[in-house]
Amino acid sequence: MATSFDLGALFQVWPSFLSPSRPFSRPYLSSLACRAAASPSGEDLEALPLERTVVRFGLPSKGRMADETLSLLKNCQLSVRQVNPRQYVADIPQLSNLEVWFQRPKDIVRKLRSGDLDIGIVGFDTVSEYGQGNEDLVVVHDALEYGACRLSLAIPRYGIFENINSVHELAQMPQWTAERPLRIVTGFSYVGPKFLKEKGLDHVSFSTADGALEAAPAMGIADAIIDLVSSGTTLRENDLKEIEGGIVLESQAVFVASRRSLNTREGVLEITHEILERLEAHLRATGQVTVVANMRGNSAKEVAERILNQTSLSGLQGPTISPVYCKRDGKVVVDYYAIVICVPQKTLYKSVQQLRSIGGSGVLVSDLTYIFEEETPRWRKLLSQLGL
Ligand SMILES: Nc1ncnc2c1ncn2[C@@H]1O[C@H](COP(=O)(O)OP(=O)(O)OP(=O)(O)O)[C@@H](O)[C@H]1O
Ligand SMILES: O=P(O)(O)OC[C@H]1O[C@H](OP(=O)(O)OP(=O)(O)O)[C@H](O)[C@@H]1O
Repeated sequence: MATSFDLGALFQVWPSFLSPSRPFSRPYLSSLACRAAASPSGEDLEALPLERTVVRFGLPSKGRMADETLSLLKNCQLSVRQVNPRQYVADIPQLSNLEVWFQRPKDIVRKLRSGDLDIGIVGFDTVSEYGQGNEDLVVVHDALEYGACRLSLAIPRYGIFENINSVHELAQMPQWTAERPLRIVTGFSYVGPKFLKEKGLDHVSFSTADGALEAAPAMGIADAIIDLVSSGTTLRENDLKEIEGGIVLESQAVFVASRRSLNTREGVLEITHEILERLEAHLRATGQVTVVANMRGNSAKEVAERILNQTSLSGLQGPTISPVYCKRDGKVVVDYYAIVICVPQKTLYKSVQQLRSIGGSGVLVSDLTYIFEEETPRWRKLLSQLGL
């Protein structure tokens, strides 16, 4: 069952015009792509399907990532409108000239590579595995804050592995020879072998399986596994352990794009910018609340000084302070100032206590939807990656 991998030939990405016919008659489908130059491996594609004018966004069709991806977009006011759950094409009314295509995560990466999608959301593990270091894939947002897991090497807790606690110790075991290599089962047949090669393990063989990998050592099929871990429960329940130096990669959901699409397809850069800005603004606002309070004071500056002396009240940049006008004895006077600050939800109560201790009253707290910055560092980075 064990095979050694020919990494380059593991995956084939077929151009769309060779795939079985699709229902192009639907009115919202873009015009049929016409490819100028394509190789079956998808590696040497230089031209994009030129006639397609609509931008295509790939989202996970099912599995762990699907629901959270939709709810993230919804929270960014980019709700996906899908006529029914079995339909694989949808749209986002907020973004014109965009089609959403629901695909399995690995197919999103393959289709970004082949030019059949322009942008997508998947796990970083999937980008690494199916992107295979392809320079056309650009990670636009690397931390969408869900789908967190790590790809790890795990070995049995028992038998010859009982006292093995690091990759270094594993590599030093005399058992592994050319005739009897360390047998690893993994669904990650690109990044898995690459990782162990970089770690200097010589006598290793790999086999693939799609699920329930944790059973393989106990069944005698493999010595170790490379698989995704999040809570660690599945490893523990199957008497396996992670070891020092054995994390292949850390993963979470990412927003990814095709460099060629960004560079050449009209509208992709603009839509990517808008999605990135909304994602960043929403994620920045997550866990922050706005606090509004009134505070007695002689001047805005004096109130500001009182606030800035409190560690939990400094806000994102500093407090916004405005005079509260009222009329006394026929004159307009200012006794109070209204202050507005953003504070982390986690420290909200501490912030409220500090506010009260310096004279704050009538404290109002509300959720934040977005925090937009002047220009996002990720956008600047993307432009520089594209040479723009
Ligand atoms: N504990 C976990 N195990 C597996 N994947 C996880 C875990 N935690 C987060 N993830 C993320 O979810 C993704 C798996 O999603 P999904 O179940 O849709 O994929 P899949 O099983 O690879 O899909 P397919 O059924 O098409 O092979 C992973 O690629 C990873 O990014
Ligand atoms: O660390 P944990 O929280 O226990 O999660 C890890 C498990 O989750 C995934 O399997 P999944 O449930 O997706 O089933 P599969 O193995 O059939 O893909 C992964 O392949 C591990 O088996």
